[in-house]
Amino acid sequence: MDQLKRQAAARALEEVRDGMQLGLGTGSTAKHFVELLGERVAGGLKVIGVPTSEATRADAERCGVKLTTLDEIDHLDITVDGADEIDPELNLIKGGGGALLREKIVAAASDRMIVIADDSKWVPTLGKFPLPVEVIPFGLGATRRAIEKAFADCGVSGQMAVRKAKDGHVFVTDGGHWIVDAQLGRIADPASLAKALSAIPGVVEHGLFIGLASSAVLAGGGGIRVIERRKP
Ligand SMILES: O=C(CO)[C@H](O)[C@H](O)COP(=O)(O)O
Repeated sequence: MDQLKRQAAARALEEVRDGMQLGLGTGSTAKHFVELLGERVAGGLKVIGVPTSEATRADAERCGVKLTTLDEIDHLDITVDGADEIDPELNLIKGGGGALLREKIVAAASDRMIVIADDSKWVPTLGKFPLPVEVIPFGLGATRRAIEKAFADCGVSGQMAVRKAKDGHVFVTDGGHWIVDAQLGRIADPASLAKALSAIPGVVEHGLFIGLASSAVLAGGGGIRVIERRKP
């Protein structure tokens, strides 16, 4: 599986040109991309990156990739990031690694978002992977009730749980928020659900990435598939 992730990362690296400003994703697949990018930088490639998490910042620094922020530059050429699920419209569930807020800000500031994954992430319909919803701890009861109502309005339901870290304490995001993971099973209309969740005051962001990915690079036993998003 790790080999497939690295192959997808290597294919995405072929899109990178000298002088590009890059969004650097988070997770085990994105980490391969940062490592391979570091090798190219050591060989003379000149790029600058914006990391989507403190973990990726540390990886990029270790690999010698120069970093900047979205305050210092006005756009990114390409963001390369992983995903937890990818559907045929290239809508995504992201946030399994807890970095969905920065990942979405960075993807939205990019001309192109390339999603890299092993082909187990390709699904006909989003929802089997628990949907991460990043929330403000204050007023969580009210926020959870509003999320439940949004689910019901969009025809989905399922158990919700505040994410825990490995040490058993509540998982806290890089932005100081919590994550509620919702087991929805099948999300028939991800765009409507995304809209409904975004309208809830205590929701900082959610893991539905709608219309953000330009292409997906999927590595599987039979080779690599590159899927471009259909124009609306
Ligand atoms: O959204 C993410 C982190 O917030 C990751 O991209 C997603 O969880 C996939 O991770 P991996 O490449 O380790 O399978």
